Amino acid sequence: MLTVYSDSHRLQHGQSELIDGTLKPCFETPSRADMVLAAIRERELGDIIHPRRHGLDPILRVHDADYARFLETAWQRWSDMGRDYDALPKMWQVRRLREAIPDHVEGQLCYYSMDCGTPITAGTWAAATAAADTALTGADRLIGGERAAFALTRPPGHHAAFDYCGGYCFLNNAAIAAQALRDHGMRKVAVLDVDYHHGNGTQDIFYRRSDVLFLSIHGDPRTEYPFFLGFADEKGEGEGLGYNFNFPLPAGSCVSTWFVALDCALDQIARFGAEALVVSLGVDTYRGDPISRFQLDSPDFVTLGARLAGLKLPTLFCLEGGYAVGPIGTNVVNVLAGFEARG
Ligand SMILES: NCCCCCC(=O)NO
Ligand SMILES: [Zn+2]
Repeated sequence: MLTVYSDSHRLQHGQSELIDGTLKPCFETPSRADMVLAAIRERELGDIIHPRRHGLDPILRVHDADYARFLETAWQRWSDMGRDYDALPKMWQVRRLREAIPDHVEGQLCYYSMDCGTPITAGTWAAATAAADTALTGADRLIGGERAAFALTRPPGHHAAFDYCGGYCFLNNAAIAAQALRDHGMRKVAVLDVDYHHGNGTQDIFYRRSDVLFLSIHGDPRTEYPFFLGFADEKGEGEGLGYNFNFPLPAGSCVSTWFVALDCALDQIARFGAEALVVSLGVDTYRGDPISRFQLDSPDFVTLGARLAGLKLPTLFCLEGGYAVGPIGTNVVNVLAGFEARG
């Protein structure tokens, strides 16, 4: 399987995030991508190519232009204030506060974000656009007839919505790729999110559409991040009603429960008649993940890959979460190898 990879991911290296009430070193580190790349090479999964630049247009097919401009300019405006440390918001526009877009960068940080764990740094824009190009280059290969590709995307993307960042995500790589597949003639595209956390950003982007089916298996938002989206009764709106499926599972759910949910999701994708599949591949479902609470073990990721291959669809994998850095390479490549072995 082809891998698309850019060393520009290294430009996103936040120092700290506010999690569980304290500032901690970021879990979303460059070493995650290093470990995955090493495993790709060690297991001889296939060729590794650099992404082609695609510019802003494909990004603006799913993201708000003002939000993109904020991401592009935030660091310069923040550092012009004499601040040489990561940019993080200090409050959010919650119920009954004005939904006004502030002029100042500090206020825009609050308006265009959903949490305090997604630091904007000097290299954030470059890293995020390189990740989008990585996903788009993978999509190009599917459009060109390849059966599958792996976009080693960092920073991840599935929490990034039309006009806000969060969960370590700035641009929604999987959504950008799904839209590109649609723009290049694939009539129906499914996005399956198997990360531990609900893909609120991807849901937000496609919620009112029937040409892109979104499905997510994740920790129950009643107790798990992102808390405020990912419930089973969210089925889409308007044209999109019936084209959104959430499978929230209680924290601590066993592996067999997880695979029952997967089979339900795969069945919906087959019923939809998808012509291509984009997988938001988070491996924080791993039993040893430091911030998540499912039980998958490394061999289960081989099974996951094989189940996905059973759909017989052109498939693009986009890396999302996974913070057990030691085994992340094994777990990611197990999915990809399991997919390939199924044929
Ligand atoms: N800082 C709070 C937890 C962010 C979750 C990030 C993630 O793995 N999303 O898939
Ligand atoms: Zn996650």
